[in-house]
Amino acid sequence: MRVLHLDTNHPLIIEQFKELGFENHEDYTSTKEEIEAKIHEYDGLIIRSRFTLDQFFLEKATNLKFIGRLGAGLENIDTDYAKQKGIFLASAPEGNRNAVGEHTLGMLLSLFNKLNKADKEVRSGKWDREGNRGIELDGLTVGIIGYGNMGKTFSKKLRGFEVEVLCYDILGGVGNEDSRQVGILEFHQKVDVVSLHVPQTELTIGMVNSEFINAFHKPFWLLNTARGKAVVTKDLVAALISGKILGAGLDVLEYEKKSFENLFADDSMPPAFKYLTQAENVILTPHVAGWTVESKIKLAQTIVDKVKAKFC
Ligand SMILES: NC(=O)C1=CN([C@@H]2O[C@H](COP(=O)(O)OP(=O)(O)OC[C@H]3O[C@@H](n4cnc5c(N)ncnc54)[C@H](O)[C@@H]3O)[C@@H](O)[C@H]2O)C=CC1
Ligand SMILES: O=C(O)C(=O)COP(=O)(O)O
Repeated sequence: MRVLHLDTNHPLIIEQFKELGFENHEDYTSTKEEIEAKIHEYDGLIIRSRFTLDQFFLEKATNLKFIGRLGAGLENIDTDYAKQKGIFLASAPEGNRNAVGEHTLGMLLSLFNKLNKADKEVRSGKWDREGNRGIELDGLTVGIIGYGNMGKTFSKKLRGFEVEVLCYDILGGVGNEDSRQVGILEFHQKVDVVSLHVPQTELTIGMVNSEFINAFHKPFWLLNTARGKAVVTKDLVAALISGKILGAGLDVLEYEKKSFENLFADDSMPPAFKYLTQAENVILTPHVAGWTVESKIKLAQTIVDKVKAKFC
């Protein structure tokens, strides 16, 4: 097998592929067009999220037998077309679900205890105890939307807390010992904290808009470690201003990577986005929920194991 690695990764994947007799080729800099011109030479492809593997790209991958996606989200791959072409697709949610579960819990506890605000203040010489009085999770209802790998792992992390955990998933039949599945009406009625764990699809892009937000009976806290496009930033900000959303923990944003840096470089930052960067009841992280020292190893090992089980 000739394997092309398109995103940097833990070296174990290269070492273990070598032991399996695979030939590894690394290319972390070529443009998509340059990769398209040579993709027919490879049997396997290892990628994180550098490129979109659309139908046009996959048509050129005439010898491709597998794609290893070092992560969970598959919106950057035309999975239907890959399947149609008989390409084995290995993703690795097993590798970063624990990281996402812990990060989501971390964001929630940081928001409730104002850790980001208090930390900034103490460092600047301000000692304000009253302004940093926290609130407790005890007795609240946490609602999870999308109860797959990530949603389930987050609910498991809530085991030590006196909270009711509800889940809502379009699949249905997904509740377990950590969470009770409910219909959307009960979800809207009861939850105090909403955590998003849905994939990016046509149905979930823009899912958290004004209509969605206003359907909740109580003001609530929002956590998003799924995808930035699930939330309409300006509607979130309107709700933060009105108090319908009490605070937000966002690991993913509508604007990420290059466009994110550009927003700071010139004066064109949309007002809603600027608001998020300044609000004290908002915590922002740069898409690192699934990005730990341990997940880097586990993602790579998951892909090796899946490819090995299929082909060796
Ligand atoms: N911030 C980060 O670093 C990371 C983010 N993620 C994101 O988390 C997403 C979820 O990952 P997994 O849990 O592995 O996926 P999964 O496929 O195991 O679970 C997603 C669940 O969402 C449900 N769902 C889909 N559309 C829905 C809708 N409109 N309403 C309600 N439920 C819906 C599905 O039925 C499924 O049960 C990934 O697609 C990725 O976008 C994943 C890993 C790391
Ligand atoms: O595993 C995932 O879906 C992730 O979000 C991890 O980040 P990435 O998409 O690989 O940049």
